[in-house]
Amino acid sequence: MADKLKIITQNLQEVLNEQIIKHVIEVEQRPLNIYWGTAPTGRPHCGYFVPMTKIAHFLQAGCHVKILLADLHAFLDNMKAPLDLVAYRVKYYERIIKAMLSSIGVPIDKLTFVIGSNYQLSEKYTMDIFRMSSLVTQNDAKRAGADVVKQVESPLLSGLIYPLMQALDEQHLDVDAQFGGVDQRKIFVLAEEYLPPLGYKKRAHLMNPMVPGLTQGGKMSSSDPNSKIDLLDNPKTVSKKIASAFCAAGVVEGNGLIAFVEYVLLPVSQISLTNIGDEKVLVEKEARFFIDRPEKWGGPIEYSSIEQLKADFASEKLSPQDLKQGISEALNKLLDPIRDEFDNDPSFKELEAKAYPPPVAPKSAKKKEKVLGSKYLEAIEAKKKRETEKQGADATGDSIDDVAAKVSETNITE
Ligand SMILES: N[C@@H](Cc1ccc(O)cc1)C(=O)O
Repeated sequence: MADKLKIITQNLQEVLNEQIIKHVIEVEQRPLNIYWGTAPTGRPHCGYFVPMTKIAHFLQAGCHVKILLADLHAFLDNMKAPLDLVAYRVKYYERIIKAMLSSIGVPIDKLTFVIGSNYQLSEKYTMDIFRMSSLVTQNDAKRAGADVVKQVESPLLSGLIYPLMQALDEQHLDVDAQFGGVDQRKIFVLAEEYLPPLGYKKRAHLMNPMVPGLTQGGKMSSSDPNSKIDLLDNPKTVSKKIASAFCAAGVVEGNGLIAFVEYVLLPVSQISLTNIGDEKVLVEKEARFFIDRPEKWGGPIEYSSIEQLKADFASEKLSPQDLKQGISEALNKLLDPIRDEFDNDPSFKELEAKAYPPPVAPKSAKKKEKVLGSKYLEAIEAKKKRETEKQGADATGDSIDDVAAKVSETNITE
């Protein structure tokens, strides 16, 4: 039993109200009900493997797990997903999350996917938003969302409703605990404070650390394509991004690549599905991260713990190049089945195209300039320069409109 708690909290940065979990496991002796919510905004990237490994742990500990596809939240957060696209994004997220889970060996029949708007528009839920909005000050709602809702110059009211609804989700999804990144902490604390005065139970909160991105000091962000790896990036792009990732020899602190091994590759390598009687259950096997290192740098090496790897990296026994090599190979193995599924299923591709249509650049140059600003003009200049350099030899490059589309994309997405 203590085991279950250990598995549930393994690799987490922080747990609030652990006693609630203990009570369910030890006293009530029933499966813990837990949920993880995700707002279907930008394309899910490799950082999503971090919560996936935790979901594997929860299932391994016999929990009942719900995944909330928080469509209304995706809209409420500064329209990161416009209403006409959000339904497709929900479907895309569900597909790709399922593909990720299968790739790491987690059975999806033990999971429930819930779409936010399916219950968040009910009378009861709506009334709860109103009731809660009469308890929470503007200031507290604003602060609760500070690390989650995009911070803009003239904050919209929708960003204040967002944290209230996330708190209410715990009640309306009927769970004992909510799981999320430590960036959700302020919303979790808001939930703990305001559910009881509404007549609802306080929930436990489980938080995984924020795994740094591939660029120096950055976190994985949808707006910087080099900071993260898309789940559908091809093997070459994956290797290229990893090869150019920031990774100073001997420096373990803040190293996004080491964090990726710690929070994704090692835990994923431990997931194992076995038959006990008629039932398939998740068990843990020994962790393993293999680097096919060239003989001249010491030959192939295998790590079974992150401490071992960190020690070798700190003492420069393991070089950034070799680490990168090992990560590229392991990650590409994880992505292979996802890419395969995508490539071989036209409906998956169609869904992706509908969920993330290319942005349309405005027609007239004047409008382009107005909408896209100086970035557009700079891009045009750069494009012209490249063209003159190439002296028109290669006509397959981006057209001016492609450039405009790309620039407008960087402006539109987070
Ligand atoms: N806030 C979460 C999404 C979420 C939305 C609603 C919830 O109930 C839970 C989680 C995120 O940043 O992605």
